[in-house]
Amino acid sequence: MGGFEGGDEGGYWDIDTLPASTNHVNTSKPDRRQSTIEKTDAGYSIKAHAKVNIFLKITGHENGYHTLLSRFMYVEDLYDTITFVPCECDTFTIEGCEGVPLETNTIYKAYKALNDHTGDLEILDFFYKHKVVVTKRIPSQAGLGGGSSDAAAFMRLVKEVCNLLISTEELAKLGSTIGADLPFFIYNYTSANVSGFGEIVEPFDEDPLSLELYTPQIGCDTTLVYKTFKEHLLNGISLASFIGWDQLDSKTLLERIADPIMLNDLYKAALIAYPELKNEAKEGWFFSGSGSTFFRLR
Ligand SMILES: C[C@@](CO)(OP(=O)(O)O)[C@H](O)COP(=O)(O)OP(=O)(O)OC[C@H]1O[C@@H](n2ccc(N)nc2=O)[C@H](O)[C@@H]1O
Ligand SMILES: Nc1ncnc2c1ncn2[C@@H]1O[C@H](COP(=O)(O)OP(=O)(O)O)[C@@H](O)[C@H]1O
Repeated sequence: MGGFEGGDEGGYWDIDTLPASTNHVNTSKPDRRQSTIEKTDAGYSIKAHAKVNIFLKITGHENGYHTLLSRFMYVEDLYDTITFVPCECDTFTIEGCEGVPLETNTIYKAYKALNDHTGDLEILDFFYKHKVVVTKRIPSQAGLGGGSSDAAAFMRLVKEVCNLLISTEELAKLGSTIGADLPFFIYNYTSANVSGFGEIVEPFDEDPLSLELYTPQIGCDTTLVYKTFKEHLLNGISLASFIGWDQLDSKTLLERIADPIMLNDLYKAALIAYPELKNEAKEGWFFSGSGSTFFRLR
C-alpha cells in the first residue's frame, strides 16, 4: 500500500453539533467525531478518512441494489485532504484527481447535487473564487471508500463555508444519491452499523481500533464484485447466521468470528472476480468491502 502521512492535530474548528439520537443504538454516547476543518493561509481544508468494513453481510436485493448489514469503522491515519484554495476560476475546478474525468468525480457529483438541491447562488459564486485541491492518499478501488469519503467531506465543508441551511440528515440523504457509502462519511461517526443500501447509519459506541492495512496492486470494481455476488452467491445467504453481530464490539467480532470469508460476504465474490487476490491473502488478515484491501489489528 502507498505511504500516508499522520495528521497534525492543531487548530481545528469545533463546529459540528451532536446528531439527533432517535433510532440510533447506543444513544447514550454517540461517537461522532469533531469536524477536522481547518482554516489556513492556503484556504479551508478538511480530512476525508478511509473506512474498513469489520463485517459485511448481504441481506437481500431490491431495485438493482443489494441490502446489507455492515460495521463500518473509520481509519484514523489514512485520509485524503480536501482544500478550497482561493483563485479566479472560469468553471468548477478540481486538482489532484488526475485520471478521474471531472464528470465522474464524486466531488463534482456532490457539487452538482448541492447546487440542484439548494439552488444557492452562494455555492456557484464561491467556486468561481476557489478551486478544489485534493491530496489523494487513499488507494482507489480498494474497498476503503476513498471517492465516497471525498464527496462527503466536500459536502460537509461546503455546508460550513457557505453557511448552508441543510441538516446533516438531509445532507446524508442527498449524499446517498451519489454513492451508497456516503451517509456513513457524512454522519462522521468513528464506528457505525450501516444497513439498507447504506443509508441507515447507527453509531456504535466503541473505541476505534488501530488497524494495519495492506492494499495489493489489484483494483476491485465494486459494480463487478456485487454483480458476481448476485450471480453466484445471493441465493445462498442465510440471515440467521449473523444474528446479534451488530451488538458485538469490533474487536470481539474479529476475534470470535475470525474467518474473513464469514465476516465479509463480498470477499468470496471478489475472489471469484479477481482470482489473483488469493495470492495476496494471509492468515489473520480480514477483507474490507468489495476489496482489495486486507486489514488486521495492530
Ligand atoms: C461495497 C461497499 C461496502 O462499504 O463499498 P466499497 O467497499 O466498495 O468501498 C459499498 O456497499 C459500495 O458502495 P459504493 O462504492 O458507494 O457503491 P456505488 O458506487 O453506490 O455502487 C456501485 C454499484 O455497485 C452495486 N451496488 C452498490 C451498493 C449496494 N448496496 N448494492 C449494489 O448492488 C450497484 O450495481 C451499483 O451501481
Ligand atoms: N474523488 C475520487 N477519488 C477516487 N476515485 C474516484 C473519485 N471520484 C470518482 N472516482 C472513481 O471511483 C472509483 C472507485 O474509487 P474508490 O471510491 O476510491 O474505491 P472503492 O469504491 O473501492 O472504495 C475509482 O476507480 C475512480 O474512477
